[in-house]
Parts: sequence; C-alpha cells; structure tokens
Amino acid sequence: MAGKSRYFTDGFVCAGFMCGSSLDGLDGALIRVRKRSVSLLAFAHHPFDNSFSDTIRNGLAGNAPGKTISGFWGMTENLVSLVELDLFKKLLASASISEKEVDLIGSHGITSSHHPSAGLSLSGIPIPGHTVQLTNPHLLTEAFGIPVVSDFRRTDVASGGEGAPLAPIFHRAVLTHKTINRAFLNLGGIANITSLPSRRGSGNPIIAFDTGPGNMLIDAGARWISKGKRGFDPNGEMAGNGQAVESLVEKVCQDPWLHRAPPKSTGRESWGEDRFREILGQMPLRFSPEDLMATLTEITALSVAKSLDWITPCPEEIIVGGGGARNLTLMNRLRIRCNKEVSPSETLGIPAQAVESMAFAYLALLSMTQRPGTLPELTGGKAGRVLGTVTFPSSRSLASILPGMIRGGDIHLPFPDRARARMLPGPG
Ligand SMILES: Nc1ncnc2c1ncn2[C@@H]1O[C@H](COP(=O)(O)OP(=O)(O)OP(=O)(O)O)[C@@H](O)[C@H]1O
Ligand SMILES: CC(=O)N[C@H]1[C@@H]2OC[C@@H](O2)[C@@H](O)[C@@H]1O[C@H](C)C(=O)O
Repeated sequence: MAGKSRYFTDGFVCAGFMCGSSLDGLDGALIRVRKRSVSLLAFAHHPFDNSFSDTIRNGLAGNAPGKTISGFWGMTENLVSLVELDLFKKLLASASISEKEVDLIGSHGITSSHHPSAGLSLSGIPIPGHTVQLTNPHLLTEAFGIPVVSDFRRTDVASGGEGAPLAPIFHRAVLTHKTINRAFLNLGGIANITSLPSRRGSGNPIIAFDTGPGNMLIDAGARWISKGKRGFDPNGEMAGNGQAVESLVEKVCQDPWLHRAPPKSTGRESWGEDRFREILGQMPLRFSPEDLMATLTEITALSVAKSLDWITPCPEEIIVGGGGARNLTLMNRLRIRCNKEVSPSETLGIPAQAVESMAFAYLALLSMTQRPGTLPELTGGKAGRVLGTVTFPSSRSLASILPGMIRGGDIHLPFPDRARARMLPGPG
C-alpha cells in the first residue's frame, strides 16, 4: 500500500492505457512524476490483428452480428481491460517494479462515439453532446487494488467542451522548450496539434485542436488495396511510389470543417470508411494503388499544414508523435507542405508511440490530485475541469490515499499543473 510519505519523497508512479482511433492495438506506459519532471519507466503495445480490428470497427458502426449493441459494448469494455491487465503486468516486469509501487492507473478505453456538440435528438427530445469510451476500470481495481481514473472526456463535454484533444496539458508539461516555439503533432488515426510557445514567451496561450485525418484515410486505402490483408502503408512505401491527384487533394481540403476555427475535434464519423469511399469514387478512371495512397497521404499532409494558420506564435519546429511518425512519406510531405523542421518525438527521447499512453497516466495524476486536465482555451469548456471518474479499490481507505497524494502534487507536478482546481474560476 502506498504510504503518504512515499508521495513526498519518490513522487508518483502512474500507468496509462490508450486504445486509439486507428484500432491497431492498445498502448500502455508507466511513468514517474518526480521533482517536476516526467520520465518513462516502461512502454508496451498489444497489437490487434486485422480481422480483430475489423470486428471492433464494424461493431462500433452498429454491425455486430449476433449481438445486441449493449452486449457488444459490454464485451468490448471487458476485452479492453483484459488487455490492459496483461499489459500492466508486462510494464511492471519491464520496469522491474511491483504493483505495490504503482499509485494509480489511467484508462482511456476505445472511443465508440464522439458527438460533442448538441444537435442530436431522440424521439424529438434534444440531446446534449456526448462522447463514449469503452473500458471496465473495475476489472483493474479488482485485480491490482490500485485506483483507476477513466471516462476522462465526458467531464469536459458536460462543461460545453469538445472533450478532445486532452493530451495537450501533458505535451506542455514535457515538450515545452526554453527558447524555441514548438508544435507537437500527433499522427494517430486522427491528427491533433498542440502549440507549445517557448517558456520565454510564456504570455502566449496554448492552442490545441484536431486537424483532421491522421492515418485513418491512409489505413482505409491500404485495407481496400490489399483486400483487408494490410492495415497500413508500411513506412509509407506505396505512397512514396505514387503520384497524388492534386486537384482531388485540394478539393477534399476545402472541407469547411478544416477551415473552422478551433477549438474543434473530429473522429471516425468524419474521416473513416465513408469518407474514404467518397474520395475513392472521385479518383480518375485509371489510377494505380500507389497513386491512391499518394493522394490519401497528401490530403493528410495538406490538412495538417492548413491547421498551422491557427497557431501563434508560428512554430519553428514540429515534433511528431503517434504511429504516423513511422510513415516516412507522410513525414516528408509534411516537411514540404508545412515548410518546417519536422522530427519524430524520439529525437527528444520519447518514443512516438508512447506519447498518448503517457498522457493518460499524467492526466490520471492530475485528476487524483484535484488538478484540471483541460483548459477552456483548449477544448472550449466553461472552465478548467478535474477530468474523469475514479474507481477506488475497496481494500484501501480514501484517507490513506487522497490527502498525501494531493499534497505530493504540490511538490512534484511541473508548474503550472501544480495549481489546484479550486484556484480556477468555477462554472458560469
Ligand atoms: N511502420 C509504419 N509505417 C507506416 N505507418 C505506420 C507504421 N506503424 C504504425 N503506423 C500507423 O500508425 C497508426 C497507429 O498510430 P497510433 O497508435 O498513434 O494511433 P491511435 O493512437 O490508434 O490513434 P489516435 O491518436 O487517433 O487515437 C497505424 O494505424 C498506422 O497507420
Ligand atoms: C474522441 C477521441 O477519442 N479523440 C482522440 C482521437 O485521436 C487523436 C485525436 O482524435 C484526439 O482528439 C483524441 O486523442 C488524444 C489522445 C487526445 O485527446 O489528446
């Protein structure tokens, strides 16, 4: 059991799990937050094979043969957490620490539906915006006796925010440079960008938003060309051997959403299979698979480049995380379209694939120590909010966990994340 004094001396050890929108697998990270710095202790990835990803993708679209939607959701939640359970053990083994040394777990789950703005109705009743992530924190607390923070996004959506992106506070904590204005770009299924003004220019507000497709269109193209055998374009090789249809790239990038001012978020609903089919239908009569992949890759690069219009101060360099950092053609097209230095986060010592799971470990710590995990300028919510729901293990008293943790946060969290939620303006 974690003693109060340990939070003071050793900082915090937190695990984070993320199953992203590309549905390629589940990532887990173990971090230590101590003396205002964040270090990665271990990272592990559990890949999903193509047919499994297809089953989940179809189920989320409401086509789960032989199962009701709620049955499918219940099974998916449990499946996510069974994988997390296994990954957690791997993280412990890799970092050579015991579960008793871990203070908390953050579990994001799979986003099954993301409609943050109001505008939907059920039987004529207007319904507020929603976002849903599937995970079962109870399986984790039951197995390990560690508090689990989950359901991060609904807090922000309830306060009028987009519920995404949420990782920017983490990007700010670990990637801000003393003198260089940076941007961090996550190339997951969806792409999102965070402006990171240098500490010298700390008067500049942090801006973050989804930019549109990350790998989602590219992956859909790879699946179509390979008849489901391949889930992505390895290293961007196919795209690198093709010629993009420039007129189609320009046309798709005129999408009004891409030109909308932030805050904004998007998802599979807008850049998934349906959008891919629409683009495919507009390819010229004769095209090679390589040309299709080059076109999808160029749409991705141009939509990211357009997003820079919203970012001040203009970043001098772009640091890339997420699996798309391995797509060398996409990285090269980004260098050309953005006219900037574009480097994978490995150059700063952080594995590109680990950034999001590290972020949810960090966000879980902010929540447990009563600090806001998002800000109005990031997602458009009314005020900074302590995110998520905590599932506590019944084997430990709250008094033995919370006060020490909250005060430990005062010591170890990087500035300004030490500021507690009650210091921020309330709702209204
Ligand atoms: N070697 C590689 N070459 C090209 N692309 C790759 C490679 N490895 C991974 N990818 C791409 O990265 C994707 C997975 O990235 P990542 O795990 O960051 O996405 P995610 O976390 O699921 O999505 P999101 O950030 O939207 O939630 C794969 O679907 C694939 O398109
Ligand atoms: C609703 C949802 O799950 N959004 C994801 C998705 O994947 C990338 C992008 O779209 C981002 O907005 C978000 O994830 C990251 C981790 C975030 O919240 O920062």
